[in-house]
Amino acid sequence: MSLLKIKGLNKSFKANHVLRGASLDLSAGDRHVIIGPNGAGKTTFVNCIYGTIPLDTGEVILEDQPIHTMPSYKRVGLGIGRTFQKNNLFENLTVANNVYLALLSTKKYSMKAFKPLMLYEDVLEECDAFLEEWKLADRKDKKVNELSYGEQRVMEIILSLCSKPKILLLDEPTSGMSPSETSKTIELIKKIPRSVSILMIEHDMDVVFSTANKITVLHHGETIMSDEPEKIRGDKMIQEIYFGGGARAHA
Ligand SMILES: Nc1ncnc2c1ncn2[C@@H]1O[C@H](COP(=O)(O)OP(=O)(O)OP(=O)(O)O)[C@@H](O)[C@H]1O
Repeated sequence: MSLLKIKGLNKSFKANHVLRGASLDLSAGDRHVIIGPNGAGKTTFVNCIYGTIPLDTGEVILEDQPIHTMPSYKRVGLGIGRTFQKNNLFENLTVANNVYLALLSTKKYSMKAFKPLMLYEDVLEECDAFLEEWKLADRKDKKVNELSYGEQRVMEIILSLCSKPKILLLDEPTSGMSPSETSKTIELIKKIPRSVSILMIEHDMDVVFSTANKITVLHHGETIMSDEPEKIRGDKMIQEIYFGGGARAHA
């Protein structure tokens, strides 16, 4: 059974018909990567799944429940987390304070206005565990704007995991990173437990083929093929329209 079923999404920005019946099935535990040339509609697709922008027609179904009319915060509550192409962090706060805020915002207990943070022991422990796991423990008290670009992007992933998502949407998690930052980040992404299913946009073919168990190709807003990586790599039509079509990636 699909964990997330996306059926026939259409989205236009004025006369620009960006998504044209885009569809995709995400199964539990998947590392599903969306590829496609620049401007194909990949970020728009993810934005419609998360609810950042409304879709025109189509359905987004999470475990048999239609969620496409819900605001983003409700989708987050049902288990969808995401990162953005651009950092979405509190740059003047420390690494730890960013994580504390993300964790506290997802806790069921109500915040008591004058309860000192130090009394939220579970939050402090969870924060330490995240920073340890993602190799940022030694940056805990640094302001986010003192981190390297790659570290900031890793922070984005940590914050998106604070809500304990069932599904994590990653929009080009390694874009702008150096080759060594990219390989470190990919190793960390690979360690995310399979209880979190991942739907990821990615251009770098080394990253795509080293992480995906399924790939969907989006071309001019249509999902033209969804299959195992080796089938995608060997498909003549895909090679012609994607790998030969001006994408940033290389085969
Ligand atoms: N909020 C918006 N308002 C108007 N047009 C938009 C908006 N978001 C995206 N578009 C347009 O939709 C088209 C697809 O953009 P989108 O960012 O989804 O493509 P993409 O496949 O993610 O591209 P890239 O690989 O370059 O990130 C582009 O023509 C873009 O200008």
